[in-house]
Amino acid sequence: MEVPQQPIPVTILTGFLGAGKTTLLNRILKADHGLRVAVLVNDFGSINIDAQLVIDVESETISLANGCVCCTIRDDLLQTAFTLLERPQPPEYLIIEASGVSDPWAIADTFLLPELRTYFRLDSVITVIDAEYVHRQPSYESLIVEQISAADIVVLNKIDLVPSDQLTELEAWVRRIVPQARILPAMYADVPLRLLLDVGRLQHRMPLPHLVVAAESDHHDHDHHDHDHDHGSAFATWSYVADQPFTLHAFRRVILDLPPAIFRAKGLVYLAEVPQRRAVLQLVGSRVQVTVGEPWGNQPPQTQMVFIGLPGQLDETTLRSAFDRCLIEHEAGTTESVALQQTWQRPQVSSANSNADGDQSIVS
Ligand SMILES: Nc1nc2c(ncn2[C@@H]2O[C@H](COP(=O)(O)OP(=O)(O)OP(=O)(O)O)[C@@H](O)[C@H]2O)c(=O)[nH]1
Repeated sequence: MEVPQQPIPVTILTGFLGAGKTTLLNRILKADHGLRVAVLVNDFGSINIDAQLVIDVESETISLANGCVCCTIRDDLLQTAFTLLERPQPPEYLIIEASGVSDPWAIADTFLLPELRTYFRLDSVITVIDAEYVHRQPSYESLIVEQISAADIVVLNKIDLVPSDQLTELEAWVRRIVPQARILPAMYADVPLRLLLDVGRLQHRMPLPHLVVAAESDHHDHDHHDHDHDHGSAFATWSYVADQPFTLHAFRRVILDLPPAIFRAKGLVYLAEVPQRRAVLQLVGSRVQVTVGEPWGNQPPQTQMVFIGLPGQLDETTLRSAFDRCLIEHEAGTTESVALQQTWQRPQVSSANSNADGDQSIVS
């Protein structure tokens, strides 16, 4: 393999579920940077919804689904990185959107391995924080703190949803975790691009000596942060796919009736009222948005949704039959018009704040 003249800069985008990573990624991709950017998007669930929500620009989006790039599919990440290098026109910049459950330290370490360090230069880790929910996820506090602690840049997002005194406290809390990081308060991840890309904040970071030794024998052996990596036991995910449409009314009822243990859902929805266009579902805590978007194009209309919640509390049979019951025949259609943007509030859902047993310790 030819060594690129300049190692390709890599930005790792991390942050808890629903914090605004895809929102930030889309902003970066839409911006006028003139770079050939490759994007690796990693969803934890079996369907990679994120890859479908990333805007379609010149950049290329590669999806790494059904596992987490920081552990179970870390070898896929290595492999994909090498594949990018073998292209006739390798990317000039690489952005990795990690799944909301991943440990950015482990991803950063992958790029510090001797095999990759010649070709890639880790530029920075950007951690996106949901200012509204960051302190309302006690079950995942240690994971969130870990994600923040890896940051060179913290995008303190969703500032429209919190009062200013709370924001000041939050900023001080983040500052205590990462004193050297640059903190950028933002709404819809709107931050100047020059503060995000090619900032070179990680150039000082060196691989930990034992990691180099571990890498020579086994790429999986990267647990230097003593992080219990069993995402499977920390989160439950469930996916739903259907080829028939829902009526908006019935869909709304099921969504608002979801168990409080589900704190994140996203996906594409086939609605009978707007059959030619894909609707996008976004659920974070109590906030739900359904936005009618692009036409389905060549893709046949299909609902594809992922639900994430506390382990042991997603009753798949009940969920499936609740959604199945509101499917209608394609031909039935409906002429009702709907607003292009729906905003709903779920009752009694404040956060992923506790599970039934009161066991808060998820990530050790
Ligand atoms: N009110 C408000 N909503 C926001 C803001 N930023 C993002 N959102 C919304 O938050 C939801 C989740 O945003 P995403 O960008 O998909 O979050 P993510 O971090 O990629 O989520 P995961 O894929 O679960 O890891 C979407 O409905 C966004 O429109 C913000 O600053 N204010």
